[in-house]
Amino acid sequence: MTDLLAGVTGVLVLADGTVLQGYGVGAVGSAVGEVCFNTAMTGYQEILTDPSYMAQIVAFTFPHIGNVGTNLEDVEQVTGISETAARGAIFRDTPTDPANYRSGSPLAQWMERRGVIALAGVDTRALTRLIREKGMPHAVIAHSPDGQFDIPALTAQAREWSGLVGLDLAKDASCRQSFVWDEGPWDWPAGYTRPEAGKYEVVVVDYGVKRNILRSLAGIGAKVTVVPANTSAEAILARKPDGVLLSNGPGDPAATGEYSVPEIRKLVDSGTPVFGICLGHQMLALALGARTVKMEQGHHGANHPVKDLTTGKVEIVSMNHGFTVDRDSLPAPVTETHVSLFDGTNAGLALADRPVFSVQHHPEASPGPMDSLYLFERFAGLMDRNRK
Ligand SMILES: NC(=O)CC[C@H](N)C(=O)O
Repeated sequence: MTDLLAGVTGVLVLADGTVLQGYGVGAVGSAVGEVCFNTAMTGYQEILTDPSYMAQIVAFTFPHIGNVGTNLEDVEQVTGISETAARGAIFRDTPTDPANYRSGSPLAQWMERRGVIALAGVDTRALTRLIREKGMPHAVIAHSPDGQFDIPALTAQAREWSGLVGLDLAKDASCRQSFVWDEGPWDWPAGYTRPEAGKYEVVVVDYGVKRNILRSLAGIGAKVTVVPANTSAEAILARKPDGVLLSNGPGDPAATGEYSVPEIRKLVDSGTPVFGICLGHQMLALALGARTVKMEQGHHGANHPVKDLTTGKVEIVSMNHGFTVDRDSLPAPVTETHVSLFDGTNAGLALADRPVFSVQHHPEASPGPMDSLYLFERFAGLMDRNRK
């Protein structure tokens, strides 16, 4: 039996029985998920609304989270349902009152409204070290204002959770109906732009797409049509797109199965330019005959160095993935185009004989540096060449 300290209103209970005690913030209740750490110093609102974090609890290594509050604009998920984003958050410090002209409401209230449970006042360095040494644990995060927690029951819940391996979440994060997107990148001080569309017709296959991917496509002059994850290749090609983007998304790429991989293979064979991002990269790799595997600690942050092997340039990028493409499984004529300089894992691929490429990182940033925005231009270049 774990004795909790006086005043504890939040806990993180790991499957191995470890209990981290602190203050509950945001929504009251409990949620099970995989705990990862994110090293971004800004962009907590974009992170918590990124659908790729579904079934995950994000521990922020940066100690001051919440300082700039929240607003209605910095939301990444398109669907707007909080279950299709991060389940919980862990902070070193309790969020302070916001100080920013864009803030509409404090982080704690925003999380409460969205049903996001958070825990503050814990040693996030120790938790990060634990993840680095033992991998991302299954855990339950719980917030109870009266300090009552059934620790054995929460431990059992964490232990019994089957985890992300084999879990298909992309179909849940996807939109249900196709729609057209016309908002462009953010530009200070006016805000989001409305670029002229029509230079390219791009179909985005939505596995849990981030808004800034759609905005970045609008930014290259594309008319963007977003279609549900289970849309057939035939239906996509019937729209006569100049290019197809395979989006980011949550869960295990290998579990998406029939509705994605065979359809992606058909898109590749059609000769249409294809650009994959994160989950889209992993599923494209599967469609090309490669393998994906679960990582120990994953990559989650806005400061990851990646090398573009085609130019020799190093870019600092936004990363958010817990699965990776096994480079040794890449069959010819697939070439590796990018590599993570943190651990040497694969970060990009291209086909030698088709206008097809993908990256593991997030060129749309949000949050993070803009170093990789050139990849949208590379996609535009493929679409230009393919037309000729
Ligand atoms: N951001 C993403 O698209 C994440 C892809 C996949 N769910 C992973 O964890 O690796």
